[in-house]
Amino acid sequence: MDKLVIEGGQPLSGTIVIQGAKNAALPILAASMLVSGTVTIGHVPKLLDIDVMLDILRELGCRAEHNGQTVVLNTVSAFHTHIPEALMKQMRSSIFLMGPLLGRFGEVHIYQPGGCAIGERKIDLHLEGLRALGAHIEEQGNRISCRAEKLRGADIHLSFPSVGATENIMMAAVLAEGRTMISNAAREPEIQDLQRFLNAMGARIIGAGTDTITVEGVESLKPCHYDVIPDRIVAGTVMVAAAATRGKVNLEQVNPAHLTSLIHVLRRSGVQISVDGDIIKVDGAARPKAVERIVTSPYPAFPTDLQSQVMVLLALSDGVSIMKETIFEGRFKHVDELSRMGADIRVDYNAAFIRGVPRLYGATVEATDLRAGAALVIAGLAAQGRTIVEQVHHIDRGYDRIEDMLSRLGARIIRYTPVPDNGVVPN
Ligand SMILES: CC(=O)N[C@H]1[C@@H](OP(=O)(O)OP(=O)(O)OC[C@H]2O[C@@H](n3ccc(=O)[nH]c3=O)[C@H](O)[C@@H]2O)O[C@H](CO)[C@@H](O)[C@@H]1O
Ligand SMILES: C=C(OP(=O)(O)O)C(=O)O
Repeated sequence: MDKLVIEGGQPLSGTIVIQGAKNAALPILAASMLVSGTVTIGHVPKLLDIDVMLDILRELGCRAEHNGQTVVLNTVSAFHTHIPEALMKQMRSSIFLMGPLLGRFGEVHIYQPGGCAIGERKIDLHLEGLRALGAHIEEQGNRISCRAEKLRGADIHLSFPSVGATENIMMAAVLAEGRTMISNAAREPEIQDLQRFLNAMGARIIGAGTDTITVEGVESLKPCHYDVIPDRIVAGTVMVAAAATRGKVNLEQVNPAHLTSLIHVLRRSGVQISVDGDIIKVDGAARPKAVERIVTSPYPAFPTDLQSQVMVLLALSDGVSIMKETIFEGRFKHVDELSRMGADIRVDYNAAFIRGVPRLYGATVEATDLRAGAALVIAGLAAQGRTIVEQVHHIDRGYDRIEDMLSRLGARIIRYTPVPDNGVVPN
């Protein structure tokens, strides 16, 4: 298992271009299954989750290549509708294949998806939505079979604005007969990106970015070329890392509108942020101030995917902050690890009470999930001494070689890949 070794105490400095968004690229790749032809997707980051998605698409019969940041996907000979359990279990986003396969072939056979252990993560809203469109769904243990002779548009109200359920229903509705209206839809920027991609292929969708999305079913789609939006969570991670190390970083080719809630929190903690077109400048010269109360909630509120990273900044700030997590019940696993580095954090149910300390100290810590791992990397960059972050594969799910990105900003961070017992050094 790879480890990251970080020598802390070096302020980040410089300019960086941010990778494409994992959470946009994954549903877009899955949605490509709706069409027969060659789809080209640009700005796709090299990540473990993307590799898994491409493996699933190949298993379904696609030809898929990922060169540089571009994925070329030929779906012409894809006709399988079964996804093996081993692939389904590798990530949550395997669930995105349901809508497209059902839409194109009228059936899909899958297993419960896997993913980071951050909460229960049910899929009832996905299934309810597909049932409303006319799918017959059988669940046997963790096996799920879905069939529909013909999907028909429907009015679907989500009891919670689930990102994945909104996307799955949109994808299934594209080739359905008639109009689908999704109310209380999730409003995340990645949903707008999916709408743009589907419309570029000939779909007729409006409303993404609001809480009501309308899909007018079409007969067929045509392949297209599409570039994925920048990753707001990676951008946010870098912004927090700059602030926590008291550094100065410019982020280029980002969409500042996608980061409004983070910018607001950072400004409240005294970090200087300036925005100029698609550039964000972060100047974290002074010790941050505590932020009284932050609550994670669906977009446009503060994102759960930046909760752990911001907690590191609060752990180093002057005063007591409260962070409330309302999306995932198991998303405070970084707290124990941060405490090992000297943080003073108490968790009570879904709230963390963070008493800022003047400094953190290097330690050996474990990434328990993707964003918890990113938080520990930030803590290591800001800490005094050496930090070793274990279980880096979690971080590799969402960051395209995080050590290279941070090294470009002056961080002292290297990846250590152990030599396996057979003596072969991995690539
Ligand atoms: C690939 C991707 O885009 N992942 C993001 C997506 O995950 P994901 O799409 O899984 O997140 P959801 O918005 O669906 O989940 C949010 C909450 O709703 C619950 N829920 C969801 C679906 C369902 O059928 N039933 C149900 O109860 C979940 O358990 C969770 O408590 O949005 C999350 C919330 O912003 C982010 O943290 C993830 O990074
Ligand atoms: C929780 C996340 O992703 P996923 O939904 O793919 O597990 C994340 O990106 O932080």
